[in-house]
Amino acid sequence: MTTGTMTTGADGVALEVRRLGRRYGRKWALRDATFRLPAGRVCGLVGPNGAGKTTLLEIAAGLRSASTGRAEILGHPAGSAEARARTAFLPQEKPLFRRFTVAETLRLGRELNPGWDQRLAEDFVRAGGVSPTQRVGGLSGGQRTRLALALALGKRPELVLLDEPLADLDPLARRETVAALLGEVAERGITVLLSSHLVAELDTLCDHLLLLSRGGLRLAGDIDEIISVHRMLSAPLGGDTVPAGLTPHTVVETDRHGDRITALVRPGGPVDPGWQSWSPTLEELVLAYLRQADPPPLISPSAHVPGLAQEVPA
Ligand SMILES: Nc1ncnc2c1ncn2[C@@H]1O[C@H](COP(=O)(O)OP(=O)(O)OP(=O)(O)O)[C@@H](O)[C@H]1O
Repeated sequence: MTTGTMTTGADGVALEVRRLGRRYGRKWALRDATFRLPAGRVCGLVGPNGAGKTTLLEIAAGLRSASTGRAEILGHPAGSAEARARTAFLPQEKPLFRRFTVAETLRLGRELNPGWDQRLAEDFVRAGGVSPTQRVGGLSGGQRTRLALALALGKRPELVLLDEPLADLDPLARRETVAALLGEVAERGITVLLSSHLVAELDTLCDHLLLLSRGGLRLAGDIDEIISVHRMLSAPLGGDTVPAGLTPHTVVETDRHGDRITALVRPGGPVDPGWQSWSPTLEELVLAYLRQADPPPLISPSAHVPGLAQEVPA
């Protein structure tokens, strides 16, 4: 998603975090995260329950302070008036008043946001078959999501942060809502960061990925870039614990099935001709990283912050 006409940060970076960490008591919810999200991307934020996704989104939205490091939205500190004005955040529990009608909800959006686009918000709900006179309490889950997204988009943000926006939608409603959202996003050049557990649907939605695990950043970058540096390898299993054919590579996961071993690797040299080799799907790759307690981190060039080592804490 690189089209669009929106202004962006001086160097085209929507979100940059450096050494960002957040601790609750003695427990780190997010640790030493350093990455860039280029403007115009639709970025999936994935990780197991408790990985730190909501914490990251809330810090970016300016709703939570960081314990270490910093986050910048389009060159402005997260939480500053400039950053808030350019960001819309939709939390997991959609903040809608059940007694309000759809029209009253949009009126509130208009009153709270100086740059409000009433036409955009109205068109977005109407296209979802939602009438302005309906009460929020009587809307289906899908219709409520559409109204909440209309509130977010009506603000005319440059960065939209969505915390599991699609979780309560059936597959059909999900597809329609996603198509509507992506249409607006592409037309306006908006950057989106959305957390999701729907790994199988990531590649229809996103062109960029962040993967968190136990508070640490494990993958960051454009999806094409990430896929291109991984291979699936498979060979008959010899006697060795780690077959010699794998030793030049960074091994993310191995899986033994009968007399074969299959591995997801980041090649560190030529692949042994005795091994079958193919490109992983995004779903295979993400699931392999999620299954590991401590997968080897990868920050691809598109997500790299110049001048900072991109380590992940042990
Ligand atoms: N207000 C809080 N007080 C104490 N601990 C918290 C608080 N908020 C989050 N945590 C802890 O921080 C860690 C990260 O939580 P977070 O909600 O960011 O994860 P998540 O990846 O969004 O999880 P999920 O997929 O379940 O929504 C968890 O261990 C969680 O229990």
